[in-house]
Amino acid sequence: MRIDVVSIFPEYLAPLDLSLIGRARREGLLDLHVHDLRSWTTDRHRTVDDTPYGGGAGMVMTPEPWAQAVDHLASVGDRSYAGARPLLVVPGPGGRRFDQAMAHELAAEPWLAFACGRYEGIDERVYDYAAEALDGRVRVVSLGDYVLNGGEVAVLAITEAVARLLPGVVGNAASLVEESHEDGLLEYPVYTKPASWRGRGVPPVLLSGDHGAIATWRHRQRLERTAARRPDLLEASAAVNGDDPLPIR
Ligand SMILES: N#Cc1c(-c2ccc3ccn(Cc4ccc(CN5CCCC5)cc4)c3c2)n[nH]c1N
Repeated sequence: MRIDVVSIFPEYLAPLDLSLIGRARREGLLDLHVHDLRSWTTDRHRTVDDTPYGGGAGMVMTPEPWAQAVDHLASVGDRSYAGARPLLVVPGPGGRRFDQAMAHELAAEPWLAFACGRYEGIDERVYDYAAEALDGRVRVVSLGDYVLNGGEVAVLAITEAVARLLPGVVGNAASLVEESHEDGLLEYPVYTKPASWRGRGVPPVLLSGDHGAIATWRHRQRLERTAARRPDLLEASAAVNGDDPLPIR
């Protein structure tokens, strides 16, 4: 997978050099290109914002630098990636909520590009321009119902959630299966050595070596945790599967 990120704070994406994502890049599983939006400015001050039409607080990102960034992405023509044009993902508070299902959708894309807005957002005409330049493949995505100062944090989160789904990035692919949100349930509790720690023990079933009993216990823990912390997930699952939302009465 290729990922391009355009930002006025390219150093914000430095964490993508670390840990699993950094290793995936070094192993050629992920081809990351980070661009400074200001490289597409032409004035002495490398200006990327201006006052909003209609008034209001703050500044809005001007369209021209973004249009030149989109033109670059559309012209790269990296034949290594099917279609040679990316899906453009623009983080924004008004976007479609990012979730594990969308992580899987994005992980199936050969090439993603992220546009990190700042200030009060990007001139709306850029979205239309990008849709024309990229065959309509533009998606506005929100991390959640709270307000950040820009798109970079969202790109870090989305990139991590997507990249870990790529074959070979996470060492043990089996660990991706019983995770929160993969099947509508939260994850089970985990324990490690020592077996007794500051007067606290480990559930005996986990020390029993009875893998069937352990699997049953873990599933029950997932149901109980989901019922306690995220009953909405159980109700949604019941609505889809028609089963009892609380089978652990
Ligand atoms: N993903 C994600 C996000 C973001 C996010 C993502 C990208 C940008 C670029 C700029 N901002 C700041 C901002 C702040 C307020 C507003 C609303 N204003 C009302 C009147 C005119 C705009 C618009 C943007 C961003 C915020 N916030 N929360 C998420 N889950």
